[in-house]
Amino acid sequence: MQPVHVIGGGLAGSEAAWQLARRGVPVVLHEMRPVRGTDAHKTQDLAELVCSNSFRSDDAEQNAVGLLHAELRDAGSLIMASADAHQVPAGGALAVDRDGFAAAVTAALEAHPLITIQREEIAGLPPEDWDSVIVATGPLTSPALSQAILEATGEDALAFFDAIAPILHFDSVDLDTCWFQSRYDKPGPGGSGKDYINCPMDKAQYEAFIDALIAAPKAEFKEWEENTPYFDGCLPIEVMAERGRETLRHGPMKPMGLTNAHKPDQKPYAVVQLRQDNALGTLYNMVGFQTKLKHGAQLEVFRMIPGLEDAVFARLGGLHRNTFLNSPKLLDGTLRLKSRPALRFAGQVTGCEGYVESASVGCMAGLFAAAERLGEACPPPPETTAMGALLGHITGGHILRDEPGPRSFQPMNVNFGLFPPIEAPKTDEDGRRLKGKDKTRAKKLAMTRRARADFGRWIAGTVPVRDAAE
Ligand SMILES: Cc1cc2nc3c(=O)[nH]c(=O)nc-3n(C[C@H](O)[C@H](O)[C@H](O)COP(=O)(O)OP(=O)(O)OC[C@H]3O[C@@H](n4cnc5c(N)ncnc54)[C@H](O)[C@@H]3O)c2cc1C
Repeated sequence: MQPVHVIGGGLAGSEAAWQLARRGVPVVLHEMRPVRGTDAHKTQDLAELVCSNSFRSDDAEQNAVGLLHAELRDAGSLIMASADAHQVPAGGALAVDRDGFAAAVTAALEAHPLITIQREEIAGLPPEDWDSVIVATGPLTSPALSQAILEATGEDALAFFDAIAPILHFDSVDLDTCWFQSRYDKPGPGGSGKDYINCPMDKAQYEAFIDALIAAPKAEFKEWEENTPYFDGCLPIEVMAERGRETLRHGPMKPMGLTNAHKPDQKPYAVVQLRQDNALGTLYNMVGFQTKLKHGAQLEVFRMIPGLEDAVFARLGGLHRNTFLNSPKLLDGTLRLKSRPALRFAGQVTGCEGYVESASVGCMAGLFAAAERLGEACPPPPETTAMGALLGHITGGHILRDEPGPRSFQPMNVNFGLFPPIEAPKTDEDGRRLKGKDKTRAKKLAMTRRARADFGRWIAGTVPVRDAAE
């Protein structure tokens, strides 16, 4: 059997190689370290954790990343097994001894008879005779390979920096304060004239907001990120505010063409607009609000915006070095490059964010490639599961927009906003009406129970494990 080539032995590539090999498919894993390093990795171990040692919450009932842990465990994940084996105390989170964790992943892959590890940089597109390749080279993909991907896919296909505006859950926006309206009621192509949620500010609220923005602590660029460009037309909002107190009111917060539906005779002094981010309509992004404020400060400052006092954020803003594809446009439903299906992508380079998410996309890529090599079917996981929701975000759920400024598709951690909504139970087991936090907990539980059942059925139908050692 011809091998599947996996390029990059990080979180995604290691998991993909494992899933292939345990199904009897030979793998050549190409990892450039230690021959060539990255700006963040420090060792030559596979699956090195470049920063925090936390896999975040391990709560599979109330937390979307905890649910992803559970699905990975169901899928026999090497990354999760190694994390569980090298866990260190961290409350409700799963944190690991990073050296023990990476050493365990490396040892398992080195020991597998079907996996060959080649320490080399793949410095261009893979040769045509590699008929099945998984590219899992991460946010710091080597420049030679990035350049080759860029040339093969086109200008807007690969970004080298993210420019992230916060995204929040629709059901946490106060619609008694905010209203739906497009500027000048323009329907535009495919719109209704009521496509944005508008959050109004009077002069005093605007002045206080600008003061808070300017005073708030900003995250520092890492040394090797210092050349991060500020794109034309999409400066971080705090930089705009520092350039002049009125700049935002003439930029992303301009009030023109908008009438407060709740108070039609009061002209807002400034308006923050929210725009639908995913096809499900569960997530909205803050238009033009790219920011490098520290995360805690973002919560404080953005909750000053009328209507967002109780906002729940699915993603906070940021600006980092980050190589990632315009995946919703370029990849098909099983992560293959539409223009060259022999190339499949996995991990953070596809536009997910985080260790666990990267490993999950690697897991799915491995399963899809194994099924293809063995001539068997492997449909994507249902969108009700955490893996399916994440895959949906990458390959289609996000609403792509072609506009000046940063690309609309930006990296995202897994979160409940990516899942199809579910009817929350109205009462508890004793028939008492559920309210507030109890209602939210009951809704999350219903969502995660649905996911666990659907994932169990899906994984049972994927290509069976053929590894005699297991
Ligand atoms: C500085 C930094 C800090 C981060 N901190 C966190 C954090 O604290 N928590 C979190 O959850 N996520 C964090 N992330 C985000 C992300 O989850 C991790 O980067 C994660 O490791 C991504 O997994 P991956 O497999 O896609 O890429 P990686 O784990 O980076 O693996 C990619 C591998 O490909 C190799 N490679 C690259 N180019 C080539 C090539 N041409 N040929 C051969 N091999 C190649 C690299 O050496 C690397 O081993 C951070 C990212 C960065 C850049």
